[in-house]
Amino acid sequence: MNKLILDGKAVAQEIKSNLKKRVESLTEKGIVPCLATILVGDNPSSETYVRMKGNACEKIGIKSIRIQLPKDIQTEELIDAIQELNNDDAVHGILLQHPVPSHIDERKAFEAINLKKDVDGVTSAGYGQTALGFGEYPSCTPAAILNILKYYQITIEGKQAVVVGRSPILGKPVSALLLNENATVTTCHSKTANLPDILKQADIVVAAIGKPKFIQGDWLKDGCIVLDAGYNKGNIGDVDYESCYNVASAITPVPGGVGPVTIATLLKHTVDSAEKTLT
Ligand SMILES: Nc1nc(=O)c2c([nH]1)NC[C@@H]1CN(c3ccc(C(=O)N[C@@H](CCC(=O)O)C(=O)O)cc3)C=[N+]21
Repeated sequence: MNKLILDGKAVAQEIKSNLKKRVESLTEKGIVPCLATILVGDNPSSETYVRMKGNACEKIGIKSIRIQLPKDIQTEELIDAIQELNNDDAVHGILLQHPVPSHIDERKAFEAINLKKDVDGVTSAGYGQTALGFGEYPSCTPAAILNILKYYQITIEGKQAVVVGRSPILGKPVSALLLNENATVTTCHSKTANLPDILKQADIVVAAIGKPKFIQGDWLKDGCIVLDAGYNKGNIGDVDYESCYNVASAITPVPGGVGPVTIATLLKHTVDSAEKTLT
C-alpha cells in the first residue's frame, strides 16, 4: 500500500507564504499585524511553544508582544492583563497559553478575551460559532488538522472520523469541524468503553488525548488516515508511530506534522483579524 507522510512543514510553508503579501500590504497601510501571547509561570515546554509562536510571527512581519506573568498571580490579575490587551488597538490577536497554573480559573480567563481578538478560538463564543459553522477563528490545532486534510485533498465527507479526546480547544472543536465537513464523527475519551473496537471503524483518526504513544496500530483499520495532535514531553505524539504507520495510508509525524500547521494557522488568524480593522 502507498504510504503518505503528511508533511506539516510543507502545509505550514504554503500558509505562511500566502500571508507574506498580506502582511506587507497591511504594513504599507500603517497596520502592523500584532499577536500578544500571555504565558503564566515558567513551564519550560510552554516557554518553548510561546517562543516558537513569537519567532514565527516575526519571520513574516507580524509583531509579537510577549506578556510573562508570575506563576502565583490570581485569576483577576490575569484578567486585568487580558483587558489591557483587549483595549489596545494595536493588538489584533491574544493567545493565553494553556495550561495555566491550577489555582487560576483558566475558563474565566479565556472568556475575558475579546471575541474579535480570539484568534486562538478559546472563548465559548468562538467555540459556539465554530460548532455552528460560521466561526471566524476555530482553535488553531483543530483548524490545522483540517488544513492538512485539505492540502492533501483528502475527502472528509461521508467518512467515519473518530476523535480521541474532548478538550475544549482540541477534541471538541475538531469534532465540530469534521462534522461541519459532513464526516460521521465519534468523539472518544478516557471513559469510552472498547476504544479499539470504535477505532477499527475509523477512516480518519484524530489523536488528541495527551498520552504518549497511546494509540496502537492493531486498533486501526487498514488504510485509515491518522492525525496525531499529541505534544507530549520530548516531542512524543499520542500515536504509536511505528505500529500505526504500518496500517495507515497516511499519517502525520511528530514533530513535523500538526504542530507547525498550528502555528501557521495562528499567524493566519492574526492577519485575518488585522485586516478586519481596515473596514
Ligand atoms: N492557548 C493555547 N493554544 C495553543 O494552540 C496551544 C496551547 N495553548 N498550549 C499548548 C499547545 C501545544 N501547541 C503546539 C504548537 C506547536 C507545536 C510545534 O510546532 N511542535 C513542533 C516541535 C516542537 C519543537 O521543535 O520543539 C513540531 O511538532 O514539529 C507543538 C505544540 C499549541 N498549543
